Amino acid sequence: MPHDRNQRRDDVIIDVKGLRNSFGESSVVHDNLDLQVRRGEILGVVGGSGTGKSVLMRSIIGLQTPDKGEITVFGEPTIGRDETEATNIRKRWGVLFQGGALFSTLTVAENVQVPLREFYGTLPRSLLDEIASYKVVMTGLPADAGPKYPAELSGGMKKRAGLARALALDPELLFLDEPTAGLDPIGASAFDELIRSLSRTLGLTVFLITHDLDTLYAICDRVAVLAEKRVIAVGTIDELLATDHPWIQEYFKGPRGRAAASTQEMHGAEVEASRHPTEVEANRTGERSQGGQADNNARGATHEATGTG
Ligand SMILES: Nc1ncnc2c1ncn2[C@@H]1O[C@H](COP(=O)(O)OP(=O)(O)OP(=O)(O)O)[C@@H](O)[C@H]1O
Repeated sequence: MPHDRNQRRDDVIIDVKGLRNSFGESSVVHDNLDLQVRRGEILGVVGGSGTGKSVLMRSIIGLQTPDKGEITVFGEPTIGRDETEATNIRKRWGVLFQGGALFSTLTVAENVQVPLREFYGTLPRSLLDEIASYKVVMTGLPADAGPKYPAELSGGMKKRAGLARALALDPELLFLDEPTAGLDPIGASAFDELIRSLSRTLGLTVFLITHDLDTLYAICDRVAVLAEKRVIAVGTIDELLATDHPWIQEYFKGPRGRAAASTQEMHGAEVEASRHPTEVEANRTGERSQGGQADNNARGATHEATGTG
């Protein structure tokens, strides 16, 4: 069921204050890290390899106990809660881990049913099957994907199956760790669109870790940048570009960043043109189909350059 879209968009859904995480004395990953995620936004989280994006996500969802700091989700503290309280909070979010993390011995439908069984115990078989079928179709998988095993699916289908499982409990909040890694450019674009459309229709808040600049440009409302053990900046891409931090400048203004920006510009022009059909008719000279090709090429170039697939 869609969540209440009338609630204030500036409500803070995730609030991280003064977070410190370390693995041994010499390996401090986060120090005094602050971050707020607002209701209904898609927040992209970027940073160099090893800057602690996944550890941050694990801290928020309670899989990593920080040395210091406070984390609240939906206004509830998540650290140090008893099992029942923690479970009640966990029910309200879904997680797509890096690589999908499907159980290889379970079918897609059974994978989707895992959180339902975990959080609601025994449910009638017919209800479990009905919910699984609904989630499978919702994520754009063919209806006959339910009885298939992960090994029988393409990379893109595995991601969708992982997303179907993350959506099993009708979450308000979705955590996605590098969802487009390993997908070809067209598959990655389609997955971006799926996330955006689910987020809009279901009123989801999305915490999205990515190395994919196209994803940032295409679907993120704001982007948080991890560096120097903390979030050094958070804002729209334009706001980030206005900062003078060297890593941010290099990231967004380097060749990959420029390719992603021009892809997005092309998309913007196409969307604009589609709003003015008469002009489109007048200009129908094949430019758009060339634009579409360039679009895919840009994403391909970006992926090639980043090595993120
Ligand atoms: N369980 C662990 N034990 C020891 N060190 C860990 C553990 N988990 C993470 N680390 C270390 O914490 C640092 C941050 O890891 P993390 O996976 O969060 O980085 P990341 O920003 O997500 O990187 P990438 O973009 O490469 O996925 C790394 O140096 C990693 O080796």
